[in-house]
Amino acid sequence: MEINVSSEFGTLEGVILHSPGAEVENMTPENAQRALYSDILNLSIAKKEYQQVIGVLSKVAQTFEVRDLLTQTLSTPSVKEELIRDLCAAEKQYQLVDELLELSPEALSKALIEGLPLKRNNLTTFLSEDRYSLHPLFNFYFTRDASISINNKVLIGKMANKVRDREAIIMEAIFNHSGTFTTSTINPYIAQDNKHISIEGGDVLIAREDVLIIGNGCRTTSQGIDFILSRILQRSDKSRFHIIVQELPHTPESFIHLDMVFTLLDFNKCMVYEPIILDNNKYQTVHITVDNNKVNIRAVDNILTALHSLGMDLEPIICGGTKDRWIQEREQWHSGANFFALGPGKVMGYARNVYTLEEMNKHGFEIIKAKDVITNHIDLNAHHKYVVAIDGSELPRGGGGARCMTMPVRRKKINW
Ligand SMILES: NC(=O)NCCC[C@H](N)C(=O)O
Repeated sequence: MEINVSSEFGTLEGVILHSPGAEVENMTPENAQRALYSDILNLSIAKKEYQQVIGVLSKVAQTFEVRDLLTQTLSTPSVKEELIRDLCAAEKQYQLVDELLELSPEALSKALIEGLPLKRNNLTTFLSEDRYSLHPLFNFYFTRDASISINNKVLIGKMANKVRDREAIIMEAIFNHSGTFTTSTINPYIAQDNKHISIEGGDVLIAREDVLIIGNGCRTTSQGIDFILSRILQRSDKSRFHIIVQELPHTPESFIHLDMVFTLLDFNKCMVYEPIILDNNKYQTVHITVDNNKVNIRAVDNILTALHSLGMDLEPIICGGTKDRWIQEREQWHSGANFFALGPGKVMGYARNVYTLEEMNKHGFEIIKAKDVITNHIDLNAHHKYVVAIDGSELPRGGGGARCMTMPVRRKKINW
């Protein structure tokens, strides 16, 4: 499949997913925070809920599972060896190389995702409180963050927390070596001074072929955005390009990424968490224009005014509804603003955020239950503007919603 994502809501053709496995339960209340969770999860419920995501998406697009892609990638011995060496170097676990080399592609893929139990074969490991020499990838079901499709390229995430670094290394290997995708990858590690660079996919929205909207907060640094800017300046094509930057609060953790407070739903509709995106506050919005290799940077009122100046007029739909600030806060906390588009005006989100869904309904979105789609009671092709509502009691405890759990690799081009 040729990678091509030039908007947030062009009709979806391909998407990378990861069904949560044992990794999400391999933590305790004490170390959940280190895993970047605000709570511990129940796997059997999380799995059922995620089945709804897969069930709906596989009706409309080609779905790829990270586990399968990784196993496929590892089936080439030279790639397997290189990946093992890279991962062991990144995690300073050089002593594991031989043990990992002996595993089959399937077993290695499982160990890299679910974790490799620590062998207590010397005093240090015997006394260690850790259970794993390679920790489980607790957050991999948020496939959005570790790699980012931008037009026909894939930008590899540079994760803000070490606990997610392996995800980015795996995704780079998948794009370069699984044989499934045609693309070229860009890894921010190539930047000379990359110490302060971090970029995560939840912060990067592709509004149009020539417009990115990027969150600048605890996961994506200004240096990360400057790296993207430097790459845009290196293009041989000198056409105009825009980056709209939205500063984000660093706490609480529900504001980790831009897609937790702002998502695009349709040509003329977006979902906003009002206090951050529309209200007067200290979080700046900055419009960067690159024109014929010249950079112009200016502060603007908000994302919507910046998009308006580029010919994109968007009506905001308010997360949590317009009436009660507490309800807005509660629904934003549970990823109420985090929608994933299957096509223009066709989105997916959590059923639990009832006030947000009611607000969308007032704006013409039909509310469709994921179960009805999966059991063929509802044919999505017969509907034009809708939210598919998925169950989410466990999944949001990991810290994200439908957009966070999906990594689109191909969407149909929009005729603007
Ligand atoms: N795009 C997103 O907002 N992803 C959610 C990631 C949640 C995960 N627990 C994290 O803290 O990285």
